[in-house]
Amino acid sequence: MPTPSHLKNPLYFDFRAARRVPESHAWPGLHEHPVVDGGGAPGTPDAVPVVDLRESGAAAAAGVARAAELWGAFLLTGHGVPAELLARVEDRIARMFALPAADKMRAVRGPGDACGYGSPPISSFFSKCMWSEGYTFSPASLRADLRKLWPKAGDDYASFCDVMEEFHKEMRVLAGKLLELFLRALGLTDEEVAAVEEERRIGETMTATMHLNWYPRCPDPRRALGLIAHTDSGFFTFVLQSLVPGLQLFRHAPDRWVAVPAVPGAFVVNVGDLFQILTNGRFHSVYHRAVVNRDLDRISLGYFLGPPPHAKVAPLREAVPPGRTPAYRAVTWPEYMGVRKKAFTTGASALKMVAAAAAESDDADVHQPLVLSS
Ligand SMILES: C=C1C[C@]23C[C@@]1(O)CC[C@H]2[C@@]12CCC[C@@](C)(C(=O)O1)[C@H]2[C@@H]3C(=O)O
Ligand SMILES: O=C(O)CCC(=O)C(=O)O
Ligand SMILES: [Fe+2]
Repeated sequence: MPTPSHLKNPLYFDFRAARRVPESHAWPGLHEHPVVDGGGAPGTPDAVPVVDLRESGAAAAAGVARAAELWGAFLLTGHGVPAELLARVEDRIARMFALPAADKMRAVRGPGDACGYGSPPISSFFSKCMWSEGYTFSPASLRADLRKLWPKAGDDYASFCDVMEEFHKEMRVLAGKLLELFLRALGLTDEEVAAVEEERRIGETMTATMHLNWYPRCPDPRRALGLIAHTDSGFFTFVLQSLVPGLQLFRHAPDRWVAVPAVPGAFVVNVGDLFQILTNGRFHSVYHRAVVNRDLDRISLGYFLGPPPHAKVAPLREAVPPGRTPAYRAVTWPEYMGVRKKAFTTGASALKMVAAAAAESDDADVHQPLVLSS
């Protein structure tokens, strides 16, 4: 019998059939640091901070400031995105990942493509494979992309697109609100927040990318890794994790992984590298990873916000202390990804690579947080 074409694809690995974790998927050094529970009582040292958007603006801004300075992440509750929409989103994602391998392989991300099926871009820097599959798409223009997964369109295609568009509409509004709250958390008044937006149009021009993750249950979860430790590169990310926990945040002194509790209906918000740059290092990006589970599949969704590709991101004038020079030079998102690629191959820190050069950049470049030139 001829081998089905998708089985010849080197990207294809049949997680369901695996009875053990092969060497190709076994990661060394996974247990170098202890894992602690992040679901303790609020205020205890390892409890992941929670920001409730139903709180007063000032209280929420203070919570965001604390969390973004100390953790680079927090759980977001009271955000107003309906729980029933989140349930439909998760249901549609699960159905998508349950498509036959041949269908998923048809939508594989090509080299250099931003969107498509398969391991996320970061996987190309590692020789080991992750215990997951992913799908990346732009929610603002998903219908054409999604035809690769559902060439004949049909009900599942239509429902997936409808639900993701509805979700994107809600999330884009929430992202705008959260950006304002982050700026308030930096100490800007409402008027200053409005003036920054008037001048720089950060909220208006922010773009969204969605990346869906499927972490199949794994016969030997201590040897495998769902998603390699990384920082998100953009401004900030909303992560929706199913009720199966797996996301861990790295914290120093003492070095440890903090397991994020699965709070129904909550998003995890991660600060990304470009937001660390925008806030002149006041808010820092968070190093995080996803682990897998022996008995249960896990699904997560990342809704990534960042600048449009041609916009230069440099520290906000308001975030640089008087008399000091900005800590980072201006970069576009694609330029930063190039720096990060170099950093991965040399073992350096991408943020450090754009930091030291700040003093050498010309002033106009450094002080314009977003220069939109088309
Ligand atoms: C907008 C994006 C952020 C991301 C690269 C991408 O173009 C789409 C996928 C995102 C993701 C998800 C998994 C981890 C990550 C590091 C990766 O390889 O792909 C992030 C990227 C990122 O934040 O840089
Ligand atoms: O699966 C998760 O919880 C984390 C996902 C993530 O970090 C990402 O997609 O960038
Ligand atoms: Fe991430």
